[in-house]
Amino acid sequence: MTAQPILTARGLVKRYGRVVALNHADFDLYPGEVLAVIGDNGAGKTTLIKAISGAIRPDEGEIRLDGQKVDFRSPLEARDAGIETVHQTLALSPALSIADNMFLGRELRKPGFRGRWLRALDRDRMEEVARQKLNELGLLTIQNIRQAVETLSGGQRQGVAVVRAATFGSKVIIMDEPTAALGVKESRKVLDLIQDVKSRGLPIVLISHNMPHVFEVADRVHVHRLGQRLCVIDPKQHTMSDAVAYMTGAMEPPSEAAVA
Ligand SMILES: Nc1ncnc2c1ncn2[C@@H]1O[C@H](COP(=O)(O)OP(=O)(O)OP(=O)(O)O)[C@@H](O)[C@H]1O
Repeated sequence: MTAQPILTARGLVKRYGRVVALNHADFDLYPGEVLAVIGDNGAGKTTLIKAISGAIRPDEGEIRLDGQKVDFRSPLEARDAGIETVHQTLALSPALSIADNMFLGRELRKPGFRGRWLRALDRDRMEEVARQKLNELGLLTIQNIRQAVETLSGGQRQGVAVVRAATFGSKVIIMDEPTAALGVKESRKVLDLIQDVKSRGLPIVLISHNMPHVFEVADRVHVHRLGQRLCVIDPKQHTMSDAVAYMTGAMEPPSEAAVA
């Protein structure tokens, strides 16, 4: 890799009582790539992602975004810095419309007095932007932007969450198991969406247990084991069973994979 990484972590440690969830973990994400993070249950993937998205503060170690040291005290701070996370739980409000969900917490106000002082929402503009963004990412099978999110299918909901992340995430998008709850067709849509977001130049971190999905979309695969980054592999050079063997400890990774 010749480019500078956009997001790095070095020596992250996170303890929960006696459990060491992160044990001097490193991480590197390069511009424009899809980096998959894989690992056995309890390996520390979620904790790693929580640390870089501001959901927890590591006990030790440092995180850099664009070369600058960052210390996020909340997910909001990470969001403000351009890191958007699509959580497994999606964090959508089912009763609200697609447009409202897209702008949840970042609502657009009407210009002038009504927006500034009366906090009037600019619904027309929010709907227009929502429509445009869904369209850009090929998600306009959703016909009505005013439709409540609870009326959408699982894949469509995932789509709304991803489009929201892609709309506001200026630097990095993190997706935690985006296809875990989806059927084949819906998963296909989400995988296509990942490629679309990547083609717009945004790097993506994809946490997944689904090896075929990982091997389909990832440029590199970060293998996490026992709270650490064990190795990073090129999915074109390694098989899925290699990856599973590395992450479970059944096989040692080759030495050239040991570094990013
Ligand atoms: N809030 C917490 N309190 C106590 N222990 C925790 C907490 N969060 C994580 N852990 C522990 O830290 C370790 C790493 O958990 P983590 O959720 O990061 O793993 P993971 O790789 O994401 O696993 P999975 O694939 O099962 O989701 C586990 O042993 C887990 O039990």
